[in-house]
Amino acid sequence: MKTLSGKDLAAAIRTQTEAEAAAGPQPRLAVVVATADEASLWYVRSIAKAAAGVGVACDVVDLGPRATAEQIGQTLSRLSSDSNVHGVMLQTPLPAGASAQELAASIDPRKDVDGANPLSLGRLAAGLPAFPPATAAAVMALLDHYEVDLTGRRAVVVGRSTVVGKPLAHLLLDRHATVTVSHSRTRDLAAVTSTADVLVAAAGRAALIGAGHVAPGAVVIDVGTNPTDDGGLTGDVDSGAVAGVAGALTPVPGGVGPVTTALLLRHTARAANLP
Ligand SMILES: NC(=O)C1=CN([C@@H]2O[C@H](COP(=O)(O)OP(=O)(O)OC[C@H]3O[C@@H](n4cnc5c(N)ncnc54)[C@H](OP(=O)(O)O)[C@@H]3O)[C@@H](O)[C@H]2O)C=CC1
Ligand SMILES: Nc1nc(=O)c2c([nH]1)NC[C@@H]1CN(c3ccc(C(=O)N[C@@H](CCC(=O)O)C(=O)O)cc3)C=[N+]21
Repeated sequence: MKTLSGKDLAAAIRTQTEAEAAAGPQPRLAVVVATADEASLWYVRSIAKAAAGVGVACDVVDLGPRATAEQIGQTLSRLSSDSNVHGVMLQTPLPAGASAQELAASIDPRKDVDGANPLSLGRLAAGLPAFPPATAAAVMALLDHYEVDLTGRRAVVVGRSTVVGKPLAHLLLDRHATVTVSHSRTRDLAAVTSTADVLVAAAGRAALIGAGHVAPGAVVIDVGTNPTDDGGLTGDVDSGAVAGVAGALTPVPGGVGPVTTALLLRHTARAANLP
């Protein structure tokens, strides 16, 4: 089985982004945070660090876990009308009572570098230019980097969230895959996932995908990032079991994650260079 690392691809994207960022006014990304969730805060720190490395300015606007939907909405509107800010991202999870879907409508679509505004998802579905969520874009970038053929192939996505499953289904359809989206109510998940030439696991459940879920030779992309008891990170795929069946698998860590962060910054540099 081939291991599809995302590290070299992420480094190549960062190098390109550094050049794009240097070509015009310095791109500036604002990340709005209203959570105490450790995994989420880790991601924010890694964005800030990667941004510094490629010449993208990054402002973390931390409203704290007690922020109200109104405060978050006002912050997103203010950043959207600030001409010094080119990219705006709202980190999830959010405090109870605040809906990421509703609040993201306050992000200017031209600055919506994590494809969260419903308009961005709609444009993506309609085949119009828009920033896809960085994670969905990272899955496609990995498939392209490793020259995985999609035309006419069966792709199965496990998970239907707005951040991963739904936008990814559209991106795969655009590339002429035959796409099935499965979720927690899917009956006999293993029977569905076993039809996949390309299987994408984005459920957020450790070891959900075992050997019985994978067709021999399938390409498996593991989006899951589940914290382990020892402070590490594990995917949605039981990699030990699947290694004997799959043709290729992305590791966690070191797979989709680093590419996601790199693409978020690329989107920011492109947003800064929009006419
Ligand atoms: N590496 C990266 O860059 C990123 C990683 N992630 C990770 O990806 C995972 C998914 O994230 P996200 O989409 O935001 O999560 P959500 O919790 O929003 O969505 C999870 C989806 O998986 C489905 N699901 C849950 N349990 C099962 C099951 N037992 N069988 C089949 N489907 C199931 C849910 O179904 P239903 O709709 O029926 O509830 C839902 O559609 C998480 O581990 C997250 O941390 C997320 C973003 C970026
Ligand atoms: N609006 C929104 N968009 C997101 O994309 C989003 C979000 N909210 N909330 C939280 C999740 C989580 N997420 C990760 C991204 C990269 C890594 C990553 O790079 N992880 C490293 C390893 C980290 C380690 O070892 O601890 C890796 O996979 O190699 C992890 C997790 C994005 N998310």
